[in-house]
Amino acid sequence: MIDIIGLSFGYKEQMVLNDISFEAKPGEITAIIGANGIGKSTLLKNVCGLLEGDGTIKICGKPLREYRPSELSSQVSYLSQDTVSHALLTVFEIVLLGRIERLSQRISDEDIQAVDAVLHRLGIESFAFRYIGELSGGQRQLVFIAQALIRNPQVLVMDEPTSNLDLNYQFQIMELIKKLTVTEGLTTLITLHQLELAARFAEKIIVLDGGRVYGSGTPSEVLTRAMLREVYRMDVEIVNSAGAIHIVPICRHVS
Ligand SMILES: Nc1ncnc2c1ncn2[C@@H]1O[C@H](COP(=O)(O)OP(=O)(O)OP(=O)(O)O)[C@@H](O)[C@H]1O
Repeated sequence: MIDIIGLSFGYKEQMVLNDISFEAKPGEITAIIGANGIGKSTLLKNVCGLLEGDGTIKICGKPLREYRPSELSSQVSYLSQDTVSHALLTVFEIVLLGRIERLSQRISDEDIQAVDAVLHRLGIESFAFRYIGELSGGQRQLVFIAQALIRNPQVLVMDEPTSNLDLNYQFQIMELIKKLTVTEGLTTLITLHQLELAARFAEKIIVLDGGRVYGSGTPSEVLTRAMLREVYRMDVEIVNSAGAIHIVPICRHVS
């Protein structure tokens, strides 16, 4: 469970988040959407304790400020938007790092089996001994998703997990995140630019605009023509077909 109560945050003089409140529940995907530069990543970084604003954030009922760093990192897995890495490490080593809390920790057979299992689950076992810097952007993204999943966290925080992936992998990864969220009761908070993916996979969508929560609710409550017009400056048709929401752009809304 994540509770955000009256969170405000700014970088130097630029205020980015202003009195944000919402909750994300276990067993559900909560998606944060909004225009570029509106503060989605900043919000996630506050939830993971990488940035600290005013207000209160509770993870599993306990205020973030009361967590020790090691305790927080075992509860919360964070996939950053920036997965560029030129480290001279193999895919296997990068994923293994997700399991290791201290560099001096001994690597057990169980750690090695866990890496094998997660690489297999994501269908990237053939990359295991390639250097991370030799992979494409999408392949690297899958490796960092594997690193986030291997920790068995209570809370999964992912910044645009599907941004570099092809259509098939977008669905495969979202289906996997959904399955883990439901079967393991994870509280999953993700940012997404693909609104149709948010509609299909998230139980709840939070729309950020102007530093505030513009709206929140189920996909059909939130993804409206009025919201798309005000927040994204787009005129669209919303089509419900075979249980899925489709957003058909008509034109840019200029005013
Ligand atoms: N380290 C930083 N220092 C100063 N300003 C920053 C920093 N990081 C982000 N910003 C600014 O804060 C605002 C919000 O950025 P953020 O990355 O949270 O937006 P976002 O909604 O995640 O954007 P996108 O959808 O493009 O990824 C932007 O105006 C950005 O320029």
